[in-house]
Amino acid sequence: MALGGVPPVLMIDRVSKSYLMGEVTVKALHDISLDFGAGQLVVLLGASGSGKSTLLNIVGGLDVPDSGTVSFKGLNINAAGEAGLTEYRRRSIGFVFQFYNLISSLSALENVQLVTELVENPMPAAEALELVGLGDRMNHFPSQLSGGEQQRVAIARAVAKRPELLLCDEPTGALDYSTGKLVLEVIEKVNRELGTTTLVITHNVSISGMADRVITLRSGEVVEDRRNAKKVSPSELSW
Ligand SMILES: Nc1ncnc2c1ncn2[C@@H]1O[C@H](COP(=O)(O)OP(=O)(O)OP(=O)(O)O)[C@@H](O)[C@H]1O
Repeated sequence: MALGGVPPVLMIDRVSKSYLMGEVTVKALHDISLDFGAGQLVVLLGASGSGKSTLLNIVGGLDVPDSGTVSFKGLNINAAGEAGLTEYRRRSIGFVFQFYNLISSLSALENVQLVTELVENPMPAAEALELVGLGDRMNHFPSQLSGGEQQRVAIARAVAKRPELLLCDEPTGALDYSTGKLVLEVIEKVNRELGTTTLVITHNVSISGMADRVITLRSGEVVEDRRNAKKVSPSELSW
């Protein structure tokens, strides 16, 4: 579905997830099945509480489904055990969150190096920072960088591992309009230049214009899954 002839790299098969809140059970995801093609840039849309973060966290191995499976390149990540899951998160996944989670006492370069020390064959930290347009800010500390620049450091940190999947949860949620667009341009560039399969969560419908494919969730279910006939550069998006 909606792969456009690209072989699937990530397969979500009948995934459900509920949370027990006191006596109330909240169904966060209900019977979700989706395949993702290698290199796709996918925007995951939905109102608050529709299940977007739950789905991204399960795909990224931060949470586990109650039922169903997530397979990455043929590996069932839920059957991989704790060590296997850690390895999957470490090697294959780059996360970008709404808040940047940088270490304030380390420079931009050192924040990225922390991660490159954990994996084999990383991209040099300086190269990752060049990629996100921060070649001239490497030695700045987070407090000396704008919100958008800090988010670009977070993206550099995520991509320096050369992850096969880049998972972005509301990456522009804390940023103003023009800074948010700059960050989206960086995400689009990473997808285009490195071919990293990318999932971007947003509740902003306008952002979906930059995607190959747009999936809409409502109350834990997929209500729309469509390909964009024409992708728009983030610089041309407006909201
Ligand atoms: N750890 C948790 N414990 C209890 N309930 C949770 C937990 N995580 C998510 N939920 C509930 O599951 C539902 C889906 O939440 P989720 O965070 O996936 O939605 P979302 O679409 O990402 O929302 P938002 O855009 O506000 O981040 C919500 O009703 C939420 O309250």
